[in-house]
Amino acid sequence: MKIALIGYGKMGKAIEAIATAKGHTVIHRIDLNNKHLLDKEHLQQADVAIEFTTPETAYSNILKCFEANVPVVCGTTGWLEKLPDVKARCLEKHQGFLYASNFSIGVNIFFEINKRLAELMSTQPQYDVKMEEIHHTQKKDAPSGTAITLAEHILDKLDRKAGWVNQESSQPQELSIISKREDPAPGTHSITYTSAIDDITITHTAHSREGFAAGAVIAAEWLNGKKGIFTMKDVLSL
Ligand SMILES: NC(=O)C1=CN([C@@H]2O[C@H](COP(=O)(O)OP(=O)(O)OC[C@H]3O[C@@H](n4cnc5c(N)ncnc54)[C@H](OP(=O)(O)O)[C@@H]3O)[C@@H](O)[C@H]2O)C=CC1
Ligand SMILES: O=C(O)C1=N[C@H](C(=O)O)C[C@H](O)C1
Repeated sequence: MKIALIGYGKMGKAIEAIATAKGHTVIHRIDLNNKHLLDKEHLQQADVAIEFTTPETAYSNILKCFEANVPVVCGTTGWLEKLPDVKARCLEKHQGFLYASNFSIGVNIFFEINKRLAELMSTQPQYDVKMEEIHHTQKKDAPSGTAITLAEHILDKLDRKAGWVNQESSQPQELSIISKREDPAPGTHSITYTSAIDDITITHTAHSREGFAAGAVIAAEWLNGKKGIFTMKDVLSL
């Protein structure tokens, strides 16, 4: 498979190592120094594009892939207000698009555990819930995309929470997400339910970026040749 890497930073490089070891060919490594490669002529040489850049640039990069008729796997976080527009354009232009706030298999299993725990807690109002996420100091967005996904899943199930806030909160209807930035932290997410009697905490800790990168390559292999809008749930049949 011929891959265009849009974003050649920490994730782009981790993805290249795994894709190459699996026998794929990275034909473009695009960063701020060679943005001219984001044109139709160059992008259409790839079977699939993998986009890990910045919250400010992901949207326009994805649209460029649609113009070039190249399916795109996107892992960039912090731009989700534009997701409905991207989905509409994907369908309108009959393109392939796969987004995940987290590509690691472990986190995608953790998503399912979080949903089930929230479902069980929906009938146990004596428990309050809060979330903590810890990432490296270079991370641009807060809360993490993964934390937002986890929060959305909790809000879906727990009527007593009306929305999330990215700070400590004493309002019972607010789901508090605490973001911590310290190095090297590749990504830790914890959800804690607390009652007067006991606590239940579930935690996912990434030991490196390998899981995110390996998942992104699996997603690209799966998306190659497909049209439509997908997530890691489709890839992993969860
Ligand atoms: N979904 C998931 O599983 C994961 C998602 N992420 C997300 O992925 C994103 C990238 O993370 P990470 O690799 O750590 O970040 P880095 O800062 O290490 O890399 C970002 C890269 O994007 C490049 N870039 C910036 N603007 C453009 C542009 N307009 N066109 C092309 N390339 C551009 C930068 O270029 P230059 O070097 O020249 O500045 C750099 O190479 C973040 O949003 C992060 O939250 C991270 C890990 C896992
Ligand atoms: O920026 C990162 O590093 C990460 N970003 C993703 C997120 O925002 O959830 C995924 C992972 O936690 C690492």
